[in-house]
Amino acid sequence: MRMCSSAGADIREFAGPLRGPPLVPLLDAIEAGEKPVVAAIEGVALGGGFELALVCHYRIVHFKARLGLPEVTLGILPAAGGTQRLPRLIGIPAALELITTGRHISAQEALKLGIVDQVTEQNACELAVEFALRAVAKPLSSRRVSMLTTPCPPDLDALLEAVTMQVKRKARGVMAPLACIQAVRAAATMPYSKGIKRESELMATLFNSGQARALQYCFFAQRTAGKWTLPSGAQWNNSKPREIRSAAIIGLGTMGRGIVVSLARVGISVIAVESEKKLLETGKQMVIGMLERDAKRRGVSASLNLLKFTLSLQDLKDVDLVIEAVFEDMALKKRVFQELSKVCRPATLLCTNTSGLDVDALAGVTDRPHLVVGMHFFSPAHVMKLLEVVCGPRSSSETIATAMSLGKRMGKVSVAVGNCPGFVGNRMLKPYLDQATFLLEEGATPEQIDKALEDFGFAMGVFRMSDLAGLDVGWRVRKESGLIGPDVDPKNPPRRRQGRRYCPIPDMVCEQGRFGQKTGRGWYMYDKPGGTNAKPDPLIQNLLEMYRSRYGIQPRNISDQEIIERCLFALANEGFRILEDGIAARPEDIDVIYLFGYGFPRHGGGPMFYASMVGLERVLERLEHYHQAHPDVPHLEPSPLLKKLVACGSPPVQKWREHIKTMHSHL
Ligand SMILES: CC/C=C\CC(=O)SCCNC(=O)CCNC(=O)[C@H](O)C(C)(C)COP(=O)(O)OP(=O)(O)OC[C@H]1O[C@@H](n2cnc3c(N)ncnc32)[C@H](O)[C@@H]1OP(=O)(O)O
Repeated sequence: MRMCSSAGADIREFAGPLRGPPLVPLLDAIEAGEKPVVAAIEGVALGGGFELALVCHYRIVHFKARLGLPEVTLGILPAAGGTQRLPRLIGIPAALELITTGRHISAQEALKLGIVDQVTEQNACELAVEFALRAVAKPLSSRRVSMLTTPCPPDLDALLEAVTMQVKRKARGVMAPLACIQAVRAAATMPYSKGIKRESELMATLFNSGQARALQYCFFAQRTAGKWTLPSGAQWNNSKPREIRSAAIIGLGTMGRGIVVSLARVGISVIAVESEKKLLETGKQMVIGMLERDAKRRGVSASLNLLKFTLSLQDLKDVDLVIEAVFEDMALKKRVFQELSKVCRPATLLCTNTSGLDVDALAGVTDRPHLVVGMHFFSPAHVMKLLEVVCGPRSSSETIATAMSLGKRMGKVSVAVGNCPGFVGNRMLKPYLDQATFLLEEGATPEQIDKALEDFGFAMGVFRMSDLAGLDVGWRVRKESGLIGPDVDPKNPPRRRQGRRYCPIPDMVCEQGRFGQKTGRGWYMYDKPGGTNAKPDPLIQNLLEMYRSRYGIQPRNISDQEIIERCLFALANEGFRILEDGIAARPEDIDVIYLFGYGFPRHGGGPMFYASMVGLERVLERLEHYHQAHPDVPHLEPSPLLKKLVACGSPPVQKWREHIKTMHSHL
């Protein structure tokens, strides 16, 4: 049997009833046949493709092939016998690991695990034919995997319990890995005929679940995000990116260091610039350490020869692209861009890593506004997968194509977004953070809010995330935007700014020098500065009590449901406004940003998909309810697009674009 490449079932078909003959009897019949069947695998054998290979009597694999059972990542399980045959072939621990993670493995690893019989650098099909001819005379009974006894460790229950705990810790609230464990248990404790029935029952609990819908949506959303398009007609498949061989990074703070590592490890020469000798030396040592650790982990040699460190911008005159990663200060950034205009050759692309400042204002101080684009990395930049590519009104299609393609080369999930304060991710964060602090005023605690969000599936609750990111950054932004400090009108009521509700608690926390993990104190307390073990702090509890009594606020019991609704519906509501404003082209782009940059749980699909799953009508009704209760919070006022979609019968996410297309695009 020649399997050039099989990515398994067509995932799009899972949205409707499955068609075609049932797979399991077909696969059982192949395995039971009297003629030897040899699978020749090239490319990939994933999901159903791998399950087909497992019923063959022998498996020959090209050395570049990859195999795996990724169903769990789609919210389902391998239900064509995969959970019953793989444990029989390679034992419970290895099968559990592969099935519960959905990890793809190389041909070499498959050989080591005993999944395949031979790995070849030649034509796998020709070798398989030779193999079949030699196998004709041999008995097949030991080659029928479903007939094998599952090699079972003596402490099976303890092992399954440990894996269950691990899965629950890693993927809180996710159903599919737990169902996979139960199916593998059946392979260990039941004959194949019963195990396959158990596999099918477990699949039935997952197949139509909201989690499966969300995870399958994420698979396609991630691929859709790369397909950017501009109102001019320029798009991902008709705009040629430039080849980038050399780059420069300005600023060796946390972001700059991560960007240097991301570039060097994909073979791009990097010149790193700092303004002072001491900062340069510290940055250099840290980058070298990060690259060496990264290379060790990947089993390759560190590409230190690609690096150059300098104090002089003059050294950048020949690079293909520059990424500025200096302090988040517009005046400073403008000076850097003016200087770059002078020293870099006219064709050099100038990028900024700003997390929310006006990219077009920076373009305006250069001699080449069409070659300026935002490349907003997320911290730590060598780890986080998200890259927002911020298209200014004057960025050329070639510039955007180059930034998107460079992101892909660095292994990032790149999303093209328009230029507005905070772009997509940080603009949406504001109403989300605001709701969390308003809930504090009204009676909740940081740990209660975080627990509700973490139970929902967020990697980290909003307060733990803020402590990790550093509270001083937002404090500085609030000072600069006149929300605190001498510019505030003294006639302003204390909990109002710029005509709307304002919560000063985050400022009070910062005034105490509590900047989060780095200072050992923030919304939580930590063992030491830089510690990561967050513990509730009675001082924060006192601060909240004093604050409420000062302003005469009677604390009330706040339910987890209210926390989730107010935080997440406010988040999605801003997403609708971003779509109206043409800052993101599609809801999928927003969801991908939240999945890869902000720890939104994949099994929730992202804020926009989640809103559609809850039901747009319900989201609208809850936002109206909360806005009525808090009329001084404009973010809770339902957006016109949300209302329009509800009026149109709440179409699925994939169809929202049809209702936005007449609106103006900033991409
Ligand atoms: C009874 C049920 C029986 C079996 C269950 C299953 O088999 S479930 C399916 C299990 N298979 C997978 O999860 C594989 C998913 N695909 C991948 O991991 C990657 O696409 C792959 C195959 C490794 C290739 O990666 P590459 O980076 O080369 O390409 P890309 O991901 O961009 O994909 C190219 C286009 O193909 C579409 N696609 C890939 N796999 C599937 C699939 N199984 N079903 C439907 N579509 C698939 C992908 O969306 C891309 O399409 P595009 O229109 O270009 O966006």
